[in-house]
Amino acid sequence: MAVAELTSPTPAYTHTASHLRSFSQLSLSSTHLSLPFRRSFRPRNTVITCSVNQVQAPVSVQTRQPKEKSDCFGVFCLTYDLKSEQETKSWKKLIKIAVSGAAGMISNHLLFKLASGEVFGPDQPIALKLLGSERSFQALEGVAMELEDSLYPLLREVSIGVNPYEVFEDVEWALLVGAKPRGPGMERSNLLDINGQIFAEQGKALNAVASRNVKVIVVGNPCNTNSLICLKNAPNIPAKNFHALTRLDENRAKCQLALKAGVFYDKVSNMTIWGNHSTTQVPDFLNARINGLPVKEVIKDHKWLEEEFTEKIQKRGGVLIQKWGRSSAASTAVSVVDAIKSLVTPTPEGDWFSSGVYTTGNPYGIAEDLVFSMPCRSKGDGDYELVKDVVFDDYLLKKIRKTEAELLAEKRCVAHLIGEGAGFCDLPGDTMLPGEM
Ligand SMILES: NC(=O)C1=CN([C@@H]2O[C@H](COP(=O)(O)OP(=O)(O)OC[C@H]3O[C@@H](n4cnc5c(N)ncnc54)[C@H](OP(=O)(O)O)[C@@H]3O)[C@@H](O)[C@H]2O)C=CC1
Ligand SMILES: O=C([O-])CC(=O)C(=O)O
Repeated sequence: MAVAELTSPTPAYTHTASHLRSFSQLSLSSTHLSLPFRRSFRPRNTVITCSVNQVQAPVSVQTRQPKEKSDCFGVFCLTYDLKSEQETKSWKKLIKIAVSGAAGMISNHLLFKLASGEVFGPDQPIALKLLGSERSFQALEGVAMELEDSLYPLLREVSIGVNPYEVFEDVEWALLVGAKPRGPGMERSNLLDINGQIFAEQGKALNAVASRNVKVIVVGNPCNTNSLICLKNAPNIPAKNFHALTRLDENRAKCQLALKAGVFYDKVSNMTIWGNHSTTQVPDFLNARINGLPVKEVIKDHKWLEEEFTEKIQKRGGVLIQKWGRSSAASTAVSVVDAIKSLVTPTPEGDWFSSGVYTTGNPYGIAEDLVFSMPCRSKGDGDYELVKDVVFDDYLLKKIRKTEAELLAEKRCVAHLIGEGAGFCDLPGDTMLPGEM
């Protein structure tokens, strides 16, 4: 993990180019950094005197040897004994959260929400472990500096790094946001391959060093197949723990139904997004409810539901890109927060939420061994169950088959990354991310 050299007189966040280059060359490999390298980068007997403007630790602060606090950024190298202070002694045990693509647009919102306490609660101290790349390392330092300057009481550790084997060590949550965006003229099969390799590598790293019960939320597109690749490369972590983010689609669907019905969006419940986070996704108005009533009883214009509404949700991301010039970042971060909160708080009675989860054992007849958005309920323990009491009609089934076919085709494309032989891409012509239109 890249840590500032604390005995150096230079500020904690100035890495020399050569430091960075040699660090990245080593740490971008798929193996752990060797111990000698760790030692040379951060001598074990170094006394921590956080060098950011030579800040002095307050009296109640205990500084520790780097063995315990080996990866830290700036002010977060100071170690506090939370149990020694009245205000913090009832706090829960610190949890470690990794965020990849941490210097990107979504993370720029997400990290600050995590640090504020709005996600895990006001008594849950957190450690943020930020994963970037050589390309983004300076920006990552900038992000860490902004986190320092925000003085969040619950944010107790921040570290930055470019090696997933270091960043993912002991993490209980991995929010995998970083992915290469599809560029002009790039084939989707190429995108699947490039991003797939990132997620295969990160799956291996999670498998090697993360908490055995780590919860993984894949945001980087194409998120369903990236999530499948990740879980296949992490056989020691339950497949059930991997999610692909479709909560943004759920939120978009609730908003449009509320708008059409003339109600506030908190009146819309039981909203399922089925399938792929792509333009084949299926926003399910058959099972959704408005004010507790089936949507079709409230919105009588069924042609609008089947045509306009469905397409609007499928293409919302693309329309937004046309307006903004970039893909949704703030609302995506909000939806990641919603997705986590849905797993750590009990689902309200009778309601459910959508998440892209592993299909093996699903009660709906959807092909096994995919990551497919489906309706889930949680007891608030980080786990979830699939909802059984949903109904289907011909329209819904036909749409589900289409998004299922697309995911099966994506899976064939990445066979080489999930241990299933050579990849072969025969993607349907209209296969698109929400952002592509
Ligand atoms: N599931 C969903 O609902 C949504 C998903 N998304 C997806 O989330 C992802 C992140 O979006 P956003 O934060 O706006 O994107 P940004 O472009 O702002 O950030 C993406 C980050 O991905 C990282 N990255 C990893 N590999 C590469 C690569 N090969 N080339 C370039 N960058 C790479 C970069 O960080 P680094 O160099 O540090 O690795 C970069 O900071 C995208 O894949 C986007 O499509 C967006 C909206 C909704
Ligand atoms: O295609 C993208 O990057 C944007 C995206 O996923 C969305 O807005 O839903």
